Amino acid sequence: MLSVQEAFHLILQTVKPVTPHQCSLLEAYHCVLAEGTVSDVNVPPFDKALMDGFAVRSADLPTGEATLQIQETIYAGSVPTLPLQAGQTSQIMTGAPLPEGADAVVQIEHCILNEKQQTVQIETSLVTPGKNMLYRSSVLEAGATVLEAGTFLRPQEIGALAETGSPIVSVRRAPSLAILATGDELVPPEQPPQPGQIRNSNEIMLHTQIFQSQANAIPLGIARDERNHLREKILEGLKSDFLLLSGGVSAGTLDLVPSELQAAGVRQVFHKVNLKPGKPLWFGILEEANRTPCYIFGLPGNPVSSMVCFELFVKLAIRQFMGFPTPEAVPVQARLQLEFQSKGNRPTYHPAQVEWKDGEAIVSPLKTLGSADLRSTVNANAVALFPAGNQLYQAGDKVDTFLW
Ligand SMILES: Nc1nc2c(c(=O)[nH]1)N[C@H]1C(S)=C(S)[C@@H](COP(=O)(O)OP(=O)(O)OC[C@H]3O[C@@H](n4cnc5c(N)ncnc54)[C@H](O)[C@@H]3O)O[C@H]1N2
Ligand code: MOO
Repeated sequence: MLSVQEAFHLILQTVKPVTPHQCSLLEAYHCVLAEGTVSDVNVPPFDKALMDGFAVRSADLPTGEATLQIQETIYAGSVPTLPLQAGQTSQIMTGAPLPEGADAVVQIEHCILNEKQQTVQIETSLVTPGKNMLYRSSVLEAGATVLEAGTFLRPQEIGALAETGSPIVSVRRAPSLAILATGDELVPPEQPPQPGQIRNSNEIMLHTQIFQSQANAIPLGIARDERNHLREKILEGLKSDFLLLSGGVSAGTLDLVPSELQAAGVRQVFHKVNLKPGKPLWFGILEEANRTPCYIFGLPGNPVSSMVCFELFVKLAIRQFMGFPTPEAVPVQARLQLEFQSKGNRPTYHPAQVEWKDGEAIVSPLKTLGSADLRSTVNANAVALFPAGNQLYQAGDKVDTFLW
């Protein structure tokens, strides 16, 4: 059976980053930059006051005390008209350009103004060059790189692009993911289940996992275990960038998903991966002329399997689609809080609680009844990875964890 690493590799080989498009900064939020940007301005564009007060020549204030002659008042948005000579100062507002000759600002709280004589008496501590000001282009020079291709655009990056003259950018968008829950036993969460029935919890859980991934969810409801109904829903789902099916991918007689996907023209890339939970995972691609491909995941129906497979495999595919330079999840090494007995013949991703103590991650695997026990994941903020085999791990042993 395919290993998790081989499955990751096949997903990265199959999923192509989507073609970039140009858009406004608002539309670019939560997309990935496809081309790097450079600044068209110096930041700041001039020597800039960081305090309301008086622009001074620091050489005039060797002890921090002096009485200086006021030249003018400089507001943010205006330009100074008079340079400072020895013994001179200009009143200045935060954000305004410093006059020529000035190399520091004394904040207004340390100044006594004599309006009649147009002087100011300054009583402050030592004034060094650069105090309460930013030198021109000290943050960024015009022509310098602001953001590299592959940067995920959060509010701070959007602001930096606005500041540096990139109101239109080339980005890769997040995908749309259709969700199709399959199974005759399923009823919507708002409905009380009748004998033999259970609530469709996977759909809403996947929907919110998609939210967490900053992508777009298209829930398609429940498909019955009947070929025509399933086919109709699958064809609808194949219009999205991704189709996530939940259930019907293992070996049951009504596990119709793989054969119906193939009938719809989907090419299977792999079926079954050596991990627990999530072994029956199915992955394929639909490639048709004149459209971007659709990537299809058949997620195992058991809720914890569905959740884990989304975190491990679907997130990787989403990040590859969006053009993240490193789409792989990075494990956090954590020390076991207590000894732990791992069991089973598959590498296991076990619900766990990770805490930080003295800068170190400490992990406690949680009690669970397995892949149908969604309740056990409620106290988890991670999964801990234990290799296949029965092994007694000691408290303090290091294990890989993946934070949720
Ligand atoms: N003979 C074999 N049987 C099973 C195997 C196997 O290899 N050979 N694999 C087991 C493993 S591991 C898993 S995981 C499950 C996955 O099965 P399916 O993906 O086919 O899922 P279903 O059989 O449809 O459902 C499994 C389980 O999950 C519940 N379920 C389904 N959909 C939802 C939903 N939307 N919300 C909440 N719960 C859902 C369903 O009622 C079942 O209880 O197969 C094993 N069997
Ligand atoms: O692999 Mo299954 O997902 O153990 O229950």
